Amino acid sequence: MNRPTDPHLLTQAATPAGTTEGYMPGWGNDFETEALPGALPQGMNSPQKCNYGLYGEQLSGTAFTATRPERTWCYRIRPSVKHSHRYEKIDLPYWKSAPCIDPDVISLGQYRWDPVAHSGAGLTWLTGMRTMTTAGDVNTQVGMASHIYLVTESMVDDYFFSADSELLVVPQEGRLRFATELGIIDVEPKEIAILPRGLVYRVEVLEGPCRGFVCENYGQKFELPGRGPIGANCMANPRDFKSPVAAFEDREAPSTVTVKWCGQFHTTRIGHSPLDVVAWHGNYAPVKYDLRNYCPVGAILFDHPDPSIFTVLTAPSGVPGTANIDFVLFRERWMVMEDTFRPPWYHKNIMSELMGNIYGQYDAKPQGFVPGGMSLHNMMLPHGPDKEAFEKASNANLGPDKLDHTMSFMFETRFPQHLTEFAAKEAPLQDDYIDCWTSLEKKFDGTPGKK
Ligand SMILES: O=C(O)Cc1cc(O)ccc1O
Ligand SMILES: [Fe+2]
Repeated sequence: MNRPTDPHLLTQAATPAGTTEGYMPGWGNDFETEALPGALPQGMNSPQKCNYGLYGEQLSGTAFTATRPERTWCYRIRPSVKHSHRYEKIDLPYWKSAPCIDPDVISLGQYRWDPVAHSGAGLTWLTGMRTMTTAGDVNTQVGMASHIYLVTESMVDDYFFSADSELLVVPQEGRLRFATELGIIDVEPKEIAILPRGLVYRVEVLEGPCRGFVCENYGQKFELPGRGPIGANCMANPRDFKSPVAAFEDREAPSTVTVKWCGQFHTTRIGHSPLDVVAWHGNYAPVKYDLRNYCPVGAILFDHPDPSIFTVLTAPSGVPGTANIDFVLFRERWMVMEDTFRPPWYHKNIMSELMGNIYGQYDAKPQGFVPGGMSLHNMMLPHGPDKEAFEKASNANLGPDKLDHTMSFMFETRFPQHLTEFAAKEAPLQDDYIDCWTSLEKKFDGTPGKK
């Protein structure tokens, strides 16, 4: 039962019978978990005195008055407010927030990047975060940022939380551990994790170097999409999401807590580990999900549907059906459509599309869009299959065909995305990306018939 191998860590609650070690299944469930017997008050939240001398503390992820409040009650060794120093501003120059519009950087275009290489420098979750695009405004809690992380070193006695955002983490290389106030989440490629706004954690390297993508959501939380006529089954099933059981450490050590707040970073010092929540209950918790559990639904006779059928999670924007962010997964699946151009069609989209490749080959771009790489097709800018994909798909003999060994994703937002200076000038931008369409020749010759 004791998954943590780190010697100074963590007393962990027993996993409920029949579930995956260390995790509890369900999306948005009202969980309860305790690492010591009787640590969780029963029948009430704020007893006059808590067992074990714990402090009760609520973490609210929605307004108190939200229609369905999301909040968690924590029973901890010390309240979070006990930090001994004022916050001091620090600089993390590569982690940007919207609005971040550099007049020298042009975002109007189709862009593609090779994987950002590891530099050899020791980088943590904080120093290794590289913002690629920002959209919206962190101060008004709309929009998002996309990042690449390059992490080679564990945080030691350093902790972090983002007051600005929840983070959707999409690993591409290496294995990470998020040791959080509410328990431990380990992730590797083909899995994702969500770290809620306000949750304190430390990020450790289990197997490095680690690279991946992050969608920083400034707005309303990610939720499971409405399934409409698809009905109750397929896509992402709620039980495949896993939240950790309670785990705590009772450790005195000079430590820091860094906060991301309105785009700025501030640090305070504390004398103990803040991962001291012995028991908790509630529906506001970190979660992981194995993307291999995503059950894609698609066209089974003809035509290519909108990619929204592959939505794993959506973060609403307030305008129904128009997401602040959709997280969309293009994974292994069968293609069976008859007399159909099967790859994505050529299109322009009011939403802006940031894509990343986790592994394998993406059907619209057989070359150049490689694992660890990213592309951006910004608001209303045309894009679609490259010449090679077009020719292949237009001339293929159409039998049932498995798109195998492939996993790419899209962070699609209703807001235009602005490149950071890093994305435009330091990251390995492919200068010749738009050439992948130049050789699409005119086939029209004024005579009818398919050509
Ligand atoms: O542009 C892309 O490759 C993403 C995408 C995929 C798809 O199947 C349909 C539309 C779309 O934007
Ligand atoms: Fe697209």
